[in-house]
Amino acid sequence: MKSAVIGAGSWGTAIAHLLTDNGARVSLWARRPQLAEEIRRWRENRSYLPGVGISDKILVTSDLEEALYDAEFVVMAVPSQSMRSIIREAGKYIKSHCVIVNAAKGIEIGTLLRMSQVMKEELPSECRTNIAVLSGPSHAEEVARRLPTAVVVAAEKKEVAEEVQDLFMNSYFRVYTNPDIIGVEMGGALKNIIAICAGIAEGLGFGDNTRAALITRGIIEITRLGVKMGAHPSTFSGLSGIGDVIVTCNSLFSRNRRAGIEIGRGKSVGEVMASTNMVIEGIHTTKAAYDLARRHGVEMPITEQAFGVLYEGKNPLDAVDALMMRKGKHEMEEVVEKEEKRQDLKTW
Ligand SMILES: NC(=O)C1=CN([C@@H]2O[C@H](COP(=O)(O)OP(=O)(O)OC[C@H]3O[C@@H](n4cnc5c(N)ncnc54)[C@H](O)[C@@H]3O)[C@@H](O)[C@H]2O)C=CC1
Ligand SMILES: O=C(CO)COP(=O)(O)O
Repeated sequence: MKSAVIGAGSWGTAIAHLLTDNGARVSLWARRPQLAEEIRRWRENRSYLPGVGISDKILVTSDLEEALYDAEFVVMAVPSQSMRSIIREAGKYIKSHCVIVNAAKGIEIGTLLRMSQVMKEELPSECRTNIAVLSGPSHAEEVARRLPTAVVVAAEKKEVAEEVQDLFMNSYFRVYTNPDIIGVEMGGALKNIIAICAGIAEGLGFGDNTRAALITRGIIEITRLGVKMGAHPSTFSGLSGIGDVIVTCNSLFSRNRRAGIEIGRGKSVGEVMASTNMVIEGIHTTKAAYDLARRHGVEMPITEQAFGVLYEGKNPLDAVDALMMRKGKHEMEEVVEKEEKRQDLKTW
């Protein structure tokens, strides 16, 4: 069974490595011929995943048709804002019975669509029910070093989710299934905003209390938007919700957290973006989520302040003040409003 991994950044490379461990025949597509050539020459992706040997069983190519030839599974691991153009092109070579997995974490700016929605729009109609979403706390650098990791896969059809579960599962990569595509995808995308904010807080010299506050209140506003868009609230207590918020706000590998640290220390967003060849998804997602929150009339104070800092030149310290000095609230406001009849929640 052949799997094609589209995108040779850190995540695509780590996934190709994992699937090869699982005995699959794997191809890895890099957009730039020069990157494909470098990986083939060194059997290592020095630009995006240094220090990890790439098996010579993996076909590394910049030719989409060659990468997708004969593939039964296609894994999309490209930056979210490039998803549409790449899946449109890839769709020409994807067979109708193929399972197509989104591994990217973002929301398309402008259309405000989730990645699986973008894929649905661009793929031929016969492929559209075979789309799955893989998400959860999974830094490429750790997966490629075979460190125990747990993630979640969502799909419209249970069989599709289970096929992907079987494809990816092994002794160091545990995969759960979940029917809630919206929740799994929204959790994976929105956590990057909170990670940038946790980084900013760190760059400003704040401590663990601040990070814990951002993680906890962050998951609440993520849940608020996700539920409004049709997600199940419990998904946000899972791997693609709180799990991914925790890892991204704490890990040294997180590009979003690192970008936030630099911004907190005084660098501009432009400087931070120019200083890396890697994608900082949360910067784009902040804009998309800000627009989505306004469209749906959902209160997202952290995202709103992140938007101010990233897009309107707001001083991060003023953003912190704005968050801290909001009117006092009940911690479980929504729950209380929704479940007014439940006496156990109303203690006074
Ligand atoms: N790195 C990680 O640990 C994880 C990443 N992801 C997600 O996977 C997706 C891909 O991220 P990474 O592999 O980390 O990327 P990366 O930051 O390691 O590398 C970026 C990749 O995108 C390519 N690229 C840059 N501009 C492009 C464009 N305009 N069109 C097409 N390709 C372009 C680069 O050549 C490179 O291959 C993102 O949505 C990310 O959030 C998800 C889970 C884990
Ligand atoms: O999604 C990720 C880990 O689960 C990767 O996060 P970063 O893009 O911040 O590195």
